[in-house]
Amino acid sequence: METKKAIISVKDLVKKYDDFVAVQGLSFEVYEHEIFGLLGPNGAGKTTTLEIIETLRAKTSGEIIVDGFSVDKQPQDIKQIIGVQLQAAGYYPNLNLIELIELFAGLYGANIKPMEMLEKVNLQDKAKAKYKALSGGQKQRFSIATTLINQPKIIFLDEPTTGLDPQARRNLWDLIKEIRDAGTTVVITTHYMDEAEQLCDRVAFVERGQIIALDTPDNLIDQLVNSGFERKKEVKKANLEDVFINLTGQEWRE
Ligand SMILES: Nc1ncnc2c1ncn2[C@@H]1O[C@H](COP(=O)(O)OP(=O)(O)OP(=O)(O)O)[C@@H](O)[C@H]1O
Repeated sequence: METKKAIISVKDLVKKYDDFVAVQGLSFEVYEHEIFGLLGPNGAGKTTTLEIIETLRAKTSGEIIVDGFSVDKQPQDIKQIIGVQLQAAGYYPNLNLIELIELFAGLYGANIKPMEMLEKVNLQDKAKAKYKALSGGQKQRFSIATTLINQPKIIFLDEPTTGLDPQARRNLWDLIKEIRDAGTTVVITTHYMDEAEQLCDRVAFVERGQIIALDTPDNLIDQLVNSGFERKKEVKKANLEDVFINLTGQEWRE
């Protein structure tokens, strides 16, 4: 990666829920134009951390700067330059995709062409469909399109490929890489390590509210191998997912 300018800077972030310390002094930076992954077990504090950066949740202490704006002093400025995936429940059931995009654009005061947004995520053929009529992969692509409506500098995706089949996941990886290549910084959480390895430029492992490792996937794997780690079983040249893709093809399905 050539440019290493931090677009998000988190310093000593602490979040307590009553006596329970969910985030225990996290510090990290996200660089401009990278896909940054927050990984870790259930309950590690990933969503809490993301929601504090997104200005949706109050922190207990620490300092967060997003593109030069402070979460304490300039949350409205941060909201203008980020895109956050909404939960499905937020979509009006009787509107079609074009109408939903128009609605969100109106809320943001964004001047965009709805069809162009749908083309970005390969949903132009579904412009007149209702959200509930979409497949799982299409729903995820639509919700990613909604994060792009205000032409944000950073988008946040919380487990975007959970529940998708292998083709739909790979298609979504391509889409997320395209979004990064077009200049948007992407912050993602995932429980799939193959996804993090394929997709993320850098990853941070969070465990009990603390960062226990942060680097490129390649460096983290090399460090483990250099420490003498070896897989117990000899790895085959393909896995069952390769068989799936080989049998069913790579094209868009839904
Ligand atoms: N509103 C809340 N009140 C009390 N405790 C909470 C609240 N929200 C989260 N927690 C607790 O904080 C901890 C971190 O939760 P968080 O959702 O941030 O984890 P996560 O890493 O995103 O997990 P997952 O991978 O399951 O999404 C958990 O122990 C959770 O139970």
